[in-house]
Amino acid sequence: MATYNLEEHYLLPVHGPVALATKHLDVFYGAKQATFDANLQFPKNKITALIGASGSGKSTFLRSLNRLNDNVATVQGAIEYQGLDINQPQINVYEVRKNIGMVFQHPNPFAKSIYENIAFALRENGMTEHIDEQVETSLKDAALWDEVKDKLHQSALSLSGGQQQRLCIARAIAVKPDILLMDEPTSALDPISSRKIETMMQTLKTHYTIIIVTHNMQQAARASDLTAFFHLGHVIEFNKTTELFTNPRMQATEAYISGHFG
Ligand SMILES: Nc1ncnc2c1ncn2[C@@H]1O[C@H](COP(=O)(O)OP(=O)(O)OP(=O)(O)O)[C@@H](O)[C@H]1O
Repeated sequence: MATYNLEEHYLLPVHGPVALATKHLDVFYGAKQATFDANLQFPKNKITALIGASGSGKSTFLRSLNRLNDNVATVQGAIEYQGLDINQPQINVYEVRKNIGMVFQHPNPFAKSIYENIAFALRENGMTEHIDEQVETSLKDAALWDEVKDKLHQSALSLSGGQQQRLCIARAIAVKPDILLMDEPTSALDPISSRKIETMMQTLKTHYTIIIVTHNMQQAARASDLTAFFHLGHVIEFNKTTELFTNPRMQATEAYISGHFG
């Protein structure tokens, strides 16, 4: 096992363009610090999994990336996106969230029709034309179209949990973000629905950069290209997923992935 060497562990494990990067990201809830000096780079068109025990700071970190912690926590450090530090106060958070979308743990469709869930998001983002086409494309990209094409005007709440989550993914991608943040998107779903979302993620990554928090080690191993391991608020290991799972460098990573804690 290697010694604790931050520089080594933060090196980007793959070559290629970076979609988003954090520099020295610290997050505090009042006096309590939840994330410490997180330096991560997320390669474009890759899926990066954030893993770690409960309370290790994964969701806190993820939610900071599109400024969802603005009114909840103090976020210090830089979040670099397209040459800007989007953690600066003057940055328009609505623009940030248009480019960096979020899918939550529990599906949260609007109490509107399937069609309107997406059309509403499009109109909110200033789109006025080709709404029907965009609704169809988003539902197809989220692997839901075939199941709902004959009932687009039924309530979204009539869908199963797995379908609702795919609708939320369709809604998030309809506005064509660059980056999709997913906070345990399948933890409330059955295994078949979860696998559908994992399969869909492999298609989505050709257009999007995906960052996913997951407690499911099989899911991280199957679905992600890269994995960052969070431990007590620190990112202590970041590597290609195959490497991290077969040859973890840190004792704590090995203990976690082999089920010894968490
Ligand atoms: N809104 C909040 N107010 C105060 N403390 C919080 C808040 N949200 C999270 N925390 C604390 O911050 C720390 C990190 O929590 P976080 O939810 O980011 O961890 P996590 O790794 O995502 O955990 P889990 O896997 O259980 O979701 C924990 O100690 C948690 O109690």
